Amino acid sequence: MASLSSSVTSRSYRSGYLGSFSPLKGSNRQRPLSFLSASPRGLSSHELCIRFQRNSTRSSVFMQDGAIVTNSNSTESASSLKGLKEEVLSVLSQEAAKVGEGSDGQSQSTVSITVVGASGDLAKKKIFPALFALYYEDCLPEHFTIFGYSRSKMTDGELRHMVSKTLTCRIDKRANCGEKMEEFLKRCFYHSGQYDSQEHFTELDKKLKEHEAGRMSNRLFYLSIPPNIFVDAVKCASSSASSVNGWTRVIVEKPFGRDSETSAALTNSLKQYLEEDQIFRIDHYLGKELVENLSVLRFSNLIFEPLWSRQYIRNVQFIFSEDFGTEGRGGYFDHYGIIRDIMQNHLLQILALFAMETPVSLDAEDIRNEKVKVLRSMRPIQVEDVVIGQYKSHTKGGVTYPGYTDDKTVPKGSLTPTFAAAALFIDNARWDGVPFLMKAGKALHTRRAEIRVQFRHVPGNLYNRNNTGCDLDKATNELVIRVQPDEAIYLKVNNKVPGLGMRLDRSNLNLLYSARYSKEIPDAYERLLLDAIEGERRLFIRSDELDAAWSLFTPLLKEIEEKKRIPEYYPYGSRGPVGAHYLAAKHKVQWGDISLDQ
Ligand SMILES: NC(=O)C1=CN([C@@H]2O[C@H](COP(=O)(O)OP(=O)(O)OC[C@H]3O[C@@H](n4cnc5c(N)ncnc54)[C@H](OP(=O)(O)O)[C@@H]3O)[C@@H](O)[C@H]2O)C=CC1
Ligand SMILES: O=C1O[C@H](COP(=O)(O)O)[C@@H](O)[C@H](O)[C@H]1O
Repeated sequence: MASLSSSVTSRSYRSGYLGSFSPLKGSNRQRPLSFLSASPRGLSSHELCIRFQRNSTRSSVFMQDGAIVTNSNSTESASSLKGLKEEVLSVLSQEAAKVGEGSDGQSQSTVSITVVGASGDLAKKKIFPALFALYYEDCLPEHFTIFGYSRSKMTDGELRHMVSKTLTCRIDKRANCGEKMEEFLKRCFYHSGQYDSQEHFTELDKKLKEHEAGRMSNRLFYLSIPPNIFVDAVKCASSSASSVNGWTRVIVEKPFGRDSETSAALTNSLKQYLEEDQIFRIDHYLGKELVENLSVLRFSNLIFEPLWSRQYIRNVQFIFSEDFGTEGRGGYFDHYGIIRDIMQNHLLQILALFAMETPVSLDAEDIRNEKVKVLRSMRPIQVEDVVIGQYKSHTKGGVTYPGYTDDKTVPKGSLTPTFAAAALFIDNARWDGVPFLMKAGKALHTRRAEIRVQFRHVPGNLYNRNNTGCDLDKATNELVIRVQPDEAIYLKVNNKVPGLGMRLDRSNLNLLYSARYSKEIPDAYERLLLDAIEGERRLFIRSDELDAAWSLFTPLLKEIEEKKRIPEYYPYGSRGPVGAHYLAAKHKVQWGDISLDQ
């Protein structure tokens, strides 16, 4: 086995050792393995970690002296492991033949990542730091180059300086951080150009080719620019700077239009230059760790899936709140409002994942098919089932916080909602009659994103008949998936207070991530960038999902905007408009985030 290990080492499949070990499950056996990466990094020379994918499940195996080592709770039988080993070896040798090897023993493919709009807020705040984190974790391919592209005039050195200010290292691996940053920054370059200039993209292409040095080139363009220039940039990138011998992919940031019509127009324009499978529409909430965990929780625990229906679930709540306003982004925000900014994408995507039927497999298309079915089964949203609000100035502790329209970039008298609450329904057999409540707001009292599942009360509950200190019709079980901050999954249960008497209490069975795992949780952008590089589409939005999402919200938005509905004003830093409580009460629901034992 030493020979296999060293031959793979010499091919420098350096990326991809994520340290995870998840043995293949028998149910996934029907489709062939596809190779992702292999790495001896951090392991001794007779050990190797290989990442691969079957359907859309990515797994890793450790091979030690030629044998596959599984963890203690593996369900793989000895004979299936032997089959797996043969399959892994065969995939590795095919991969080696495909990639080829230069005379210097280096692999022949390269990935060039161009951040279009590199001078902007998102690029600085999220994209470059995420790329560095991937580099730091050895997840980027051996040959990669990063280019910043925007109109601002900058030298490579100035871009590196700008990027360096936002880079941080993972808490658990600060050791060689400075060195890694230096190495990373050396791989970053800049090209200044207009977004609609074929000539400037041709210049970029020339520079990319110099860096690619004749290797097979794969190119990823991240459009971190305002939406009105998406199409110009895609047109120029695809006609003047796409790869001639590898893949070309484009990550598109939201907003994907303002309504059904503009979204369809954007999709049609993009498809003049790109195939659907080249377009990666990002919704960064799908890359959040706890959103990823939603399906794992449901489909890998027997105790949840049987309860996941109208029979046991009373209501589901999707709550997003931020404790700051739109300061600095007022110009963008006023054109969209909270319903388009958060509900139509982030919260609706989570809802679709939550409510979908069991997909045939973890394959991207199987999952996205199920999500689309949920979206298409949704009842049109009634305007009476929606509350909108806007924050106003508020003074607290001697500090005055500005109202939404105090921002100079917001038109005076704007009616754009900065808060919305809505009751939605899925008209299918599983969810008939179950209210799915959404609430999203800016400038509220806290920053939080969570999913709350409130279960029905226990029929004929014995403990209701006695004076046990608890109203068990109210104290029902609740499952909370706290997406951020302080990621956690907890289940509220009723239990007996210890002692000789019989009093009941509510407690949390709590999986608090920071207590359970010492490893820092990766940022959503890291996962999504890595997926785009690896061609994994599961966490990106397909065009029919987007159409279905807009079909749901467009009539509502038109009605609110055409009728110039006045938002309910709420003080900066408060819990939002009281109307949200009436809306919940109308559907016999109490928001979980306002109860005393949250
Ligand atoms: N910032 C965030 O937190 C989030 C942003 N997004 C989306 O990501 C994308 C990028 O966001 P963000 O970085 O905040 O955007 P910015 O407004 O910072 O714009 C990015 C860059 O685009 C160029 N640019 C800005 N306005 C124009 C214009 N009118 N015409 C031509 N070029 C322009 C500027 O570069 P230069 O002048 O150098 O060319 C700017 O640095 C947007 O689509 C946004 O909606 C999505 C989620 C969150
Ligand atoms: O897409 C957006 O998301 C951010 C919130 O993202 P988070 O990861 O920090 O929770 C929001 O502030 C912004 O308005 C919106 O466009």
